[in-house]
Amino acid sequence: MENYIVSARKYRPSTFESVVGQRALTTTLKNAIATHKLAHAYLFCGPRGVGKTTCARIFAKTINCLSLTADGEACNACESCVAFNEQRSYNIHELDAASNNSVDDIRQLVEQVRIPPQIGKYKVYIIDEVHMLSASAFNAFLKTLEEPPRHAVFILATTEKHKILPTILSRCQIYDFNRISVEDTVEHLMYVASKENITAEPEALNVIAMKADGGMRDALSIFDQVVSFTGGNITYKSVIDNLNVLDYEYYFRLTDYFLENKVSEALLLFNDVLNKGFDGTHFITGLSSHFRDLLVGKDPVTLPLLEVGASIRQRYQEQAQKCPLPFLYRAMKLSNDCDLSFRTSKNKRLLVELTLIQIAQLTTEEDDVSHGRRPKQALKPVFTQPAAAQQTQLRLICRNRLFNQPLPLHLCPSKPLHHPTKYRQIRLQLPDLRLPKRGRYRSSKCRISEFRLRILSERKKSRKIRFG
Ligand SMILES: Nc1ncnc2c1ncn2[C@@H]1O[C@H](COP(=O)(O)OP(=O)(O)OP(=O)(O)O)[C@@H](O)[C@H]1O
Ligand SMILES: [Zn+2]
Repeated sequence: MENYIVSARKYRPSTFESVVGQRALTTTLKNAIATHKLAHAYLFCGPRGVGKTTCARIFAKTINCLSLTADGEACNACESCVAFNEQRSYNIHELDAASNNSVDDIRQLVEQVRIPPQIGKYKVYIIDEVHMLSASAFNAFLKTLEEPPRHAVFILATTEKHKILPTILSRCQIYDFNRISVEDTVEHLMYVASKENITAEPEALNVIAMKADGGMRDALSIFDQVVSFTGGNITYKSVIDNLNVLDYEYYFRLTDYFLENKVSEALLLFNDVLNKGFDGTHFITGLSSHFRDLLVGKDPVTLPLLEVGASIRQRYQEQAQKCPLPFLYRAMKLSNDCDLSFRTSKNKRLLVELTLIQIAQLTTEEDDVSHGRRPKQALKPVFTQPAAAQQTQLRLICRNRLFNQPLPLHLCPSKPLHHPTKYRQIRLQLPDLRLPKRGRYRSSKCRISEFRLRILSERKKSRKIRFG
């Protein structure tokens, strides 16, 4: 049987040209080689799996190539290039600093550095994860880094630039590698798929690219995983199932519910998501991103920030047209707040449900705001459900006060509470909530904010709650 090689290794780029998404950087490196302006030390920084080691290897090969091509690439045909490609060149040394981080390891390397190459011009030392070197190893290395022999080039690579000592930084030319965009990743996956005779829906590759979050190695590993799951035909559905990703469809539907003020449907949808085995934080993080994507999809200027495939982009644009801007801002804020307080919340499900209720109510508030009025008759319930459901919701909201969430706008009138009708309304809607006597408020002209200070916990009736 033919040996199986993972795609990340099989499709490692072998020329600067074929490196995806790092064009500015590879051009600079190529120019430096063509004009013979080589530095002694380079620092490649950036996220995992975006091509640092790959570029270091291409660089090593190119500076040793015996006949560069017209556009400054290694020829991949000369003796030196072939040796590199077959991984038997003596001019490249890779040290993984994560596992060889002692002074002795570095001393060994420093010893080696003095010996000139037997064939070719340069010896290249690639030190991966250089931030893992111990402090004494760093010091042992410093002298060599400052005045290396003419034939030596160091390429240090790291994912954590901030951990590199300033003394090292100042001796290196620094190259910052980008996360690779979803679009570029999808294109590369397309290329790999076509080479492997695999058919793949663009939307499916899009989900893989999003999941990889800018790392090409991750994207290729996920791709391999999906291929072994599906055989040779990658569909959107199969990727969603295999990667346990929440379908976009949920968020589009949910947003439609919000726009139509359908609270119950939104809560049922959330229940459905939980039943499918997704957790609340997953769901709410996705919801914040959905609102963010709607926001950037609304304006042609920000549209390039929407990293999705063409058909889903179209759906974002359509839905964005239906969403008023203030709604999107506030929905983003509410869902993000929920995301932030999720970890510490005692009742996570309730927290998400409340957020959904609040977002669904935003559209009604928007109507008031858009008419340039402050929400009038703020205590008038905005719910469209029967009375019992309204009460439960109001109670949910008041209970939420215990977790320091702001009351929704329609429950915070700016008029004094002594207004008899409003007082009666609160009484009616929340009969078992302990309210202060009305008279006291009438005389002191107490405002609703003071009243809120006195809402008592339903469970611990004697405990006073303080807000802000
Ligand atoms: N820019 C890219 N273009 C094409 N393929 C890439 C790119 N970046 C990474 N890859 C793929 O991912 C694999 C790993 O990349 P590489 O080892 O260069 O990443 P790295 O940035 O050095 O990551 P790490 O910091 O984890 O060592 C490569 O073999 C290649 O298949
Ligand atoms: Zn060559």
